[in-house]
Amino acid sequence: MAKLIALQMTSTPDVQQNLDFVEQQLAKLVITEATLVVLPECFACFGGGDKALLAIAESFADGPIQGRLMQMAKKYAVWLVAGSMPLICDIPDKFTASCLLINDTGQIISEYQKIHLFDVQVADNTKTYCESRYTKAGNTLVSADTPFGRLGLAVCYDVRFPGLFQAMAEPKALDVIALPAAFTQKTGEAHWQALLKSRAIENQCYLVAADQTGIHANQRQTHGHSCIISPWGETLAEIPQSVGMIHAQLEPTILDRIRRDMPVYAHNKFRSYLV
Ligand SMILES: O=C(O)CNC(=O)[C@H](CS)NC(=O)CCC(=O)C(=O)O
Repeated sequence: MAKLIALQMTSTPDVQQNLDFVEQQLAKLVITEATLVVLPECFACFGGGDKALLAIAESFADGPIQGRLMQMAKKYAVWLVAGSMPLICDIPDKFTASCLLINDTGQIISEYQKIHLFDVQVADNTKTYCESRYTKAGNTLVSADTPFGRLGLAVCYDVRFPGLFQAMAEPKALDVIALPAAFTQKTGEAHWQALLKSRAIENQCYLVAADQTGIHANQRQTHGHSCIISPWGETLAEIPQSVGMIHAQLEPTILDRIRRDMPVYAHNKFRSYLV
């Protein structure tokens, strides 16, 4: 047995304050089994604009934010999916939106760099989102074998591209998808739940979506509604607009039963090696 947790927060541009909030939440946990905690996109700094993100960008596995995350993972004995945070890359004025997987002894196991960047017009007060102006897109799929089974990493806008998850599921199906997000209120109310449920149902896996919520320093409004979806598409836990944690149990027997009864992975005629 293992536990899945999503932490919903309203991050500010103040890194210290955000990390203290994460720690305050982790300190509440009573750990009795392998526990995965997913943090939202930009958990460490949000709403201060791209200059603020560039200013706190760190080299991989080096720097105060990653240091604190590694320390917290070890202290509270949890696996962390550290949303996304800016890491320094080879383009001077850009960073990668990196999602780190840290194990319960505080080691960084994997880094996924957000592949699909949000260059989109939205009918909200921000209107034009152009993430690629300051972010370098990744180009590599990342999944890892963990106590939660095969865990796939994706960030926010990535959830709209089902091919990403199908590609990650080769040669072995995913058991859990972790999806840190900072979904806009506008697009979230229209699509969030349907997208999450679709990815969980078609991949027959758990999905843990940790979102930002509320109104941020730049007046941008995020959707909240972090949730944990079962491989059958049920919402096991959800938190509407407040901040805090939600929990659900990962049950391997349910995964096995759903895949045995409806073997879509084996039935799929569009698996990459078949085409
Ligand atoms: O750039 C930052 O400050 C932090 N990054 C984000 O907030 C990113 C890019 S703007 N947000 C999304 O991808 C929202 C996707 C979304 O809302 C959808 O797919 O509908």
